[in-house]
Parts: sequence; structure tokens; C-alpha cells
Amino acid sequence: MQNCNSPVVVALDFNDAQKAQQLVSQLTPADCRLKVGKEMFTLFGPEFVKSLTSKGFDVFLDLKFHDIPATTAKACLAAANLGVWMLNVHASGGVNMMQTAKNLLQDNFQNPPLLIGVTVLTSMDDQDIQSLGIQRSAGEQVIHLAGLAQQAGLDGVVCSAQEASALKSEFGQDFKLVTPGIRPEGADVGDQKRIMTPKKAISSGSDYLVIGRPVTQADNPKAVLDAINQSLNLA
Ligand SMILES: O=c1ccn([C@@H]2O[C@H](COP(=O)(O)O)[C@@H](O)[C@H]2O)c(=O)[nH]1
Repeated sequence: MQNCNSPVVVALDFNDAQKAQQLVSQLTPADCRLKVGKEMFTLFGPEFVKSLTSKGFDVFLDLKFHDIPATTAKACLAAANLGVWMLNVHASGGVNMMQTAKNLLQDNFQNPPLLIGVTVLTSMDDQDIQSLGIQRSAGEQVIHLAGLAQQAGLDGVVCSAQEASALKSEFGQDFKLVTPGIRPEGADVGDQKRIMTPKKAISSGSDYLVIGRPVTQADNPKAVLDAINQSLNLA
């Protein structure tokens, strides 16, 4: 597998596999990693994931499993068997659920994929969190759920870059921070609420920047990706 020179993970959210493959054909595994989420996995399944890993890309399978511990763990094992680099579960599933998944991966792989806990979706703000009956700010809830994820032995969390610096101080440099809600200056925010620019996210402590529409919907996605990588002094 080729080493990736960039922290960018391009979110392939397409309803057309050919369009996704057309974009992928312009990229190399050195330029970025790729994320497959619920839409593409539901439409095109494991074969689509394998088509990306077979080209040498590190793939983040973003299915955000959340179920009883045994079901979640077996789903994670099935995902890991696709050869993905990273997969995730909802941290709000609790320590037992996360730990059971982590243990099953460790029992079955010498080098298991990274297992990451989703904290608070980047499309949610304080008001959204409080409407769920949670008496914390979004940032406080992220810290709380990240603590559960670390207790369960997970490799890190999905959070917004706005929480990155607090999370690195609290949980250490090795605890991976995967941050969607990344928007280059002037890009359409869409449904994201807790956002940050790529450069600021990296300086705040993000390890991986998940970027979808600003790249995939651009007239020239490769040029946008190159510009982001250059802004990070990586390309
Ligand atoms: O909290 C989260 C967790 C996952 N996502 C996913 O990341 C991408 C972001 O895409 P953009 O087009 O850059 O907004 C998308 O696939 C989400 O499902 C997230 O945004 N926030």
C-alpha cells in the first residue's frame, strides 16, 4: 500500500458509482484517503469498497454502527474483513458495546483497522443536543463521549475540529481525531454547524480531515484537493 501524504479523507457521497469512480480515477492513494458512507454502501455494497482498496486507497468505512454489543461487534468484524483502514461505531452505544467490538477485532486481526467512536455529529449545535434532553453543550458532550471511547480502548473519535484542541489536551496525542465539518474559506456550509477551515483544523489538532462536497461537487475536484493539500504545506 502506498503511503498517503495528506490528512484529507474525501467523502464519496454519490448515488452513481460511475461518477464516484470518475473522481477516484483522478486521484492517487498519495493524494488522500477515501470515505464510503451509508449512501454508497447501501447502493453498491462491499464490491464498491473492494474496488477502492484494490486500487491501493486507505478506506474509511463510515457506517456508524450502533446496536447491542454482539451485533455491533459482528458488524465491525464484517467491515474489517473488507480490508478497510478505519471503521466506526457510535460512542453513545456505550462502553460495553465499544469494548466488545474492539475485542473482537483484536482477537481476529494482528493489525486491526482503526476503530473510532462517533461523538456528536458535526451537523448538531448546543440547541440540537439540548433538544435531546442532554444538559450539556455540544462540546461538553463530545468530551464526555470521547472519555467513554478511550475507556473502551478505541483508537480515537469523530468530532468537530472545534473540539480538537481540548480533546488532545484531555486524551493525549495518540488518540486520533477524525474531523468532518471541514470547509475551506468561502465554501458552502450546507447542513454542517460545527465547522473549521482545513488549515485551522490541523493546527487545532485534527489528525484526519473528512471533506466531501467542497471537493466532490467542485467543477475541478482534483484542483480543489490539491489546493487544500498545498494550504497544509503537504503537496
Ligand atoms: O459528525 C459527522 C460524522 C460524519 N460526517 C460525514 O462526513 C461527510 C462530510 O461531508 P461534507 O460534504 O464535507 O459535509 C459526510 O459523508 C457525513 O456523512 C459528518 O459530516 N459529520
